[in-house]
Amino acid sequence: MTRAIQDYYPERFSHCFGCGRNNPHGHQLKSYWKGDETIARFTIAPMYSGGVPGNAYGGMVASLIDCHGTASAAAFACRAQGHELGEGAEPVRFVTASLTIDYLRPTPVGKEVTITGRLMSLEGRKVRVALALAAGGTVCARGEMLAVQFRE
Ligand SMILES: CCCCC/C=C\C/C=C\C/C=C\C/C=C\CCCC(=O)SCCNC(=O)CCNC(=O)[C@H](O)C(C)(C)COP(=O)(O)OP(=O)(O)OC[C@H]1O[C@@H](n2cnc3c(N)ncnc32)[C@H](O)[C@@H]1OP(=O)(O)O
Repeated sequence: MTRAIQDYYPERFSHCFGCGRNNPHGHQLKSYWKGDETIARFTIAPMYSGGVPGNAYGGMVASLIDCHGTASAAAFACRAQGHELGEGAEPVRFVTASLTIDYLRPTPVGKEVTITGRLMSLEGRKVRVALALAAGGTVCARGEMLAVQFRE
């Protein structure tokens, strides 16, 4: 899959600070399928320091996990409905209802990190996603999200 999950969001919902392709001031995170899971890659700029030189601000870590989580929820829900993003109807859209983060190790700035998402459960409008952010093979943070399908 060459198009990112966020590239399927409708124009009017593409201004998210973390992942909106139409927000020139944002991070423009891109998430992709990787088998049954999802993955995003990102390099945190040094300006997002958490105060300790070389380490990222926790809100930045949460922001990446948040956006990757909602994108993953949309992709998991779409596949569960029997089609892929871009096929058929406009993709379902999710917002974060709950997000917990465990900060396990400092997250480096200036070095590529990967964020992965795994489907935990899907029940009606609710999708639970397990998330992990890793640098150089070391998991720095884990997250758990409840994403709820947005009511039109
Ligand atoms: C706030 C949205 C603004 C408009 C956005 C419009 C569209 C957005 C669409 C796409 C977005 C596209 C791109 C953006 C991508 C990524 C963004 C990154 C992620 C974010 O940055 S996103 C912003 C932060 N996010 C919010 O700003 C959410 C504020 N919030 C609400 O808008 C409502 O709260 C909502 C919609 C979540 C639910 O409201 P609702 O009325 O639709 O549904 P309801 O309350 O019935 O909940 C249904 C079932 O979820 C359970 N449930 C709900 N909340 C729970 C919780 N916290 N813990 C445990 N269970 C919970 C209930 O218990 C029930 O469960 P059950 O069905 O089993 O009874």
